[in-house]
Amino acid sequence: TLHWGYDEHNGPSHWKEVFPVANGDRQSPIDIKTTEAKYDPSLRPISPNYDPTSAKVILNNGHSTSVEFDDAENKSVLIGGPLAGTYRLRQIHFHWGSSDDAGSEHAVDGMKYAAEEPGEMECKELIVTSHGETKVSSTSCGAQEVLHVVHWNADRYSSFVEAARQPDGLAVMAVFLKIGECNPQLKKITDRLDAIRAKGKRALFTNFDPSCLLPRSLDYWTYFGSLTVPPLLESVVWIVLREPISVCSEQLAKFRSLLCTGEGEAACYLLRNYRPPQPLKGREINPVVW
Ligand SMILES: CC[C@H](CNC(=O)c1ccc(S(N)(=O)=O)cc1)c1ccc2[nH]ccc2c1
Ligand SMILES: [Zn+2]
Repeated sequence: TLHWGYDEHNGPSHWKEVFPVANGDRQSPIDIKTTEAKYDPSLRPISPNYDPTSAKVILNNGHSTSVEFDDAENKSVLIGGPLAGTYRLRQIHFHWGSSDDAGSEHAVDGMKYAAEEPGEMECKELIVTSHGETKVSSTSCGAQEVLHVVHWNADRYSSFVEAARQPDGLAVMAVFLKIGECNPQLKKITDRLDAIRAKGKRALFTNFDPSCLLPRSLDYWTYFGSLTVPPLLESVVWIVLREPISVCSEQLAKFRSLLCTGEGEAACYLLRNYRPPQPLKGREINPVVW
């Protein structure tokens, strides 16, 4: 049977052969067309509240690297925004592309990339704030990578795997990473990758608060979608932050040095692990700006 991955023979275009929901009505990621997003005054700020002692381990699962958190109680949670209730932090992970100019999963207005050199992009936009003023702000166009912060609805369900099967079970916050200055907070993660190069490897990773990877502004777009990797379950409330954080080329290169094969197997590098944007199928996207 197909073991899914990101190569020509087992990549995103093949996933529907094993996971028919790949052609479902609320698949992710999507291309966020900012002019079509509909402002919803009932949406509030999101409020991440993480305890650094929840961090447990960093691992390479063969299709990404993730930091796993202790989700046995409400120690690190996300509330507010579009969420009804308390969503518990489960893990964070990354997606990247094989070159510096591709790799983010969600796109914003087609995310026109720079030419080869992802230099400074003119990515300014006029936004109308909730109190009616207009201001210029930098956007995430030209993002090359993304961080996903994964939470599950602990008010209504008793485990992550159960929540992952429910339409309001998961909440994932997406943060764009844009090529620029090296990111000292991200260094804590990229410096550990050489200890988990092979698939299946894991290493202790404690005393880490993922808020240190969030941008200054928590302005976001939100919509109903799915996991972006198999089993592609349609159980995610997506919260896509507008402001990117920075990552430098050398840090991005460390992600690409991870292996999608286990120790002792012929090495294959995890050069890319992003799914392209999927059809919106009539879904509404709500921007939330302060
Ligand atoms: C239910 C699926 C889950 C494995 N997958 C994930 O946790 C996951 C989480 C977030 C995203 S993304 N890119 O959309 O943010 C993609 C996948 C999963 C699957 C089977 C399992 N058996 C025991 C635990 C367990 C967990
Ligand atoms: Zn992801």
